Amino acid sequence: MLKIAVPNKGMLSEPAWDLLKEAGYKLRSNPRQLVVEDEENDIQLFYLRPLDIAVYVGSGIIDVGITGRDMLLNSQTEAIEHMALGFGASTFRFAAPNESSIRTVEDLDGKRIATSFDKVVADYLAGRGLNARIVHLDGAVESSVQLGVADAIADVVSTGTTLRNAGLHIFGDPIVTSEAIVVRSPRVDTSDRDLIKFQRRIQGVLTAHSYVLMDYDIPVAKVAQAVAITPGFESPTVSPLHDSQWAAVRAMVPRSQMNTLMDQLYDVGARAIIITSIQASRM
Ligand SMILES: Nc1ncnc2c1ncn2[C@@H]1O[C@H](COP(=O)(O)OP(=O)(O)OP(=O)(O)O)[C@@H](O)[C@H]1O
Ligand SMILES: O=P(O)(O)OC[C@H]1O[C@H](OP(=O)(O)OP(=O)(O)O)[C@H](O)[C@@H]1O
Ligand SMILES: [Mg+2]
Repeated sequence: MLKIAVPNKGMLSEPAWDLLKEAGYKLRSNPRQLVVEDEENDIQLFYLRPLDIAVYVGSGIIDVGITGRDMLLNSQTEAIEHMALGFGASTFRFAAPNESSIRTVEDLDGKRIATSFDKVVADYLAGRGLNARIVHLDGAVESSVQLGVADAIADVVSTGTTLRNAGLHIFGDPIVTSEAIVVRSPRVDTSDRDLIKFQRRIQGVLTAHSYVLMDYDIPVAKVAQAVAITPGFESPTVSPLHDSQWAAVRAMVPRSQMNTLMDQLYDVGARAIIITSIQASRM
């Protein structure tokens, strides 16, 4: 039975729940439930604090979990990044007040930096031979400079709205480029059957979201040209039509490219080009 940890709150929680639901797993029925026994799918689902997930997975108590890459890096645990999930994108960055003299990472030497991710910041500064005092805060880090406990911050940035509202500007390169990831315990081998089954289900959902099914009719003489535009996963389906001069083609294409591909196919001579969303997939 695979033990899976999922965030019980925070920015990653709802997309993570949706992902597991789409993958066919049973979710909790009330917000006070901490564990779900899903016998049909042979898993146990543990609802845990986002920051704690890497701790449980790293110690081998729980097999896999959904967390953020930044949280994994900060955790100082042995949990291993297993697969990226493509949501919860953020960067972890330094910022200082717009009027501050701190404009570069080097300017942080001897200063106070407020953050929730102490380890990530300490490693980054140590790597550059800089000395700064890290002030640990659990959240709302953007308020710390105005309130006087720090000179600069290191925090998660998504749209940048929170920083702007706090009168802070970003400086330096991103410390971490993060997104939601699946972490795996060091005790679970990549060949573990339960892990592979879980991974295939999750990958199936991600593929269903990022690909669409494209159907079109094309003159037989142009099939090779069209198929080169939509090569599909293995190979596209080409079926004969009642009019022997024409064929029908069906292929999976990346959702992000579908409009460009339709333009290209139309130019080659394809007609009746139709896009259908994929409900579920197992690749
Ligand atoms: N605005 C955001 N947009 C996208 N991802 C975000 C955003 N804020 C945080 N994250 C990501 O979500 C993950 C969890 O952070 P979040 O702030 O939601 O947890 P939290 O509720 O503060 O955790 P805890 O209560 O355990 O401290 C992190 O990996 C972070 O990078
Ligand atoms: O760039 P933005 O789109 O404005 O998002 C970034 C903000 O979102 C997160 O805060 P969260 O809501 O998790 O609160 P927290 O500070 O208590 O963690 C993060 O810590 C930033 O404060
Ligand atoms: Mg937060």
